[in-house]
Amino acid sequence: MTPGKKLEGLVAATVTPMTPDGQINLSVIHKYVDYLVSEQNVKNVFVNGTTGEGLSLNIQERKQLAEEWVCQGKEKLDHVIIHVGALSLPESQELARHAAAIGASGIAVIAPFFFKPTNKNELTAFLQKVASEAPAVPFYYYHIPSLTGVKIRVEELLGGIKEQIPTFQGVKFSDTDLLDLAQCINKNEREQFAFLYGVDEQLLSALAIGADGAVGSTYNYLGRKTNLMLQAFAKPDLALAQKYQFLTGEFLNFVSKLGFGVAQTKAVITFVSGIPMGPPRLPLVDVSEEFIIKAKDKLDSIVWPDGD
Ligand SMILES: CC(=O)N[C@H](C=O)[C@@H](O)[C@H](O)[C@H](O)CO
Ligand SMILES: CC(=O)C(=O)O
Repeated sequence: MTPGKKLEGLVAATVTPMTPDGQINLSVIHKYVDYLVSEQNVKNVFVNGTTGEGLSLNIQERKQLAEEWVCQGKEKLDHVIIHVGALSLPESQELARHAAAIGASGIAVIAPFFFKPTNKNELTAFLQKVASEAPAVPFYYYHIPSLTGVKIRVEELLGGIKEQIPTFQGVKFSDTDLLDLAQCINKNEREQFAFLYGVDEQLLSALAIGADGAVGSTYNYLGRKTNLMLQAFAKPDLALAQKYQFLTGEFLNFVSKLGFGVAQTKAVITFVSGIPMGPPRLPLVDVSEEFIIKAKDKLDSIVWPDGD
């Protein structure tokens, strides 16, 4: 891992591999790291988040997964970010201390979503109590209002945040409100905070407004293609960048009509990587064989600009 390096580019939101009987399967994480680096050209991971079913795991499982990712990623990955958000403040604090102790490169926290903070001060107070348990670890707020129901705008949250949370380093922004994202970037010089976008099908629009990179589930299997989009955007070759966004979007548009979530993501990574990611945990249910056939056919049918 590379301490101090700014988080940018692509970050894969990892799935949690499980055995057919629903136990976490640590044994394949070693292969998963090698696959991301060599096949997808992705060197950052976000562990135990939405895609990782972090909120469906117990504390012990979350710690074991964090340890395995940090250990396997030590020589191979740039950043291993551990999501430590929880409904219970002491549990979140315990996970933050644990992430610090094992040498994670960052921690992230979602807004508590049963009893919800109703304003910026309440949310900041919660985040501060978690962040201060890991005083040397970069802290990221994970904004995902579609799932948490906490709609406090990030632009508002960021005002004065560094004074309250000295380790504050950036935001994983999983919302379609690009006005909010733009105002965040406009007010908080990019050198100071990292803004990682989390709606993969719209990443190009977020890059145009100044996002530093992206955290998402699709970079597990479309990482190499999305990296080519980032390169085209940087060149700049906007037409080529658009072509990549159109094509990744074509796949996501197709599967979203079939019903697309974490279970489906696990199935797609399994057939693309050959690494068995297993079923999701209830309340999520495993995919049908029909989904796998259709998704695979769709992915195989796409003709990419790089000739693949
Ligand atoms: C709700 C959700 O899981 N969002 C992910 C990250 O934030 C995304 O990576 C999506 O999985 C992706 O954009 C596909 O819709
Ligand atoms: C997408 C993402 O960052 C997550 O699964 O948590």
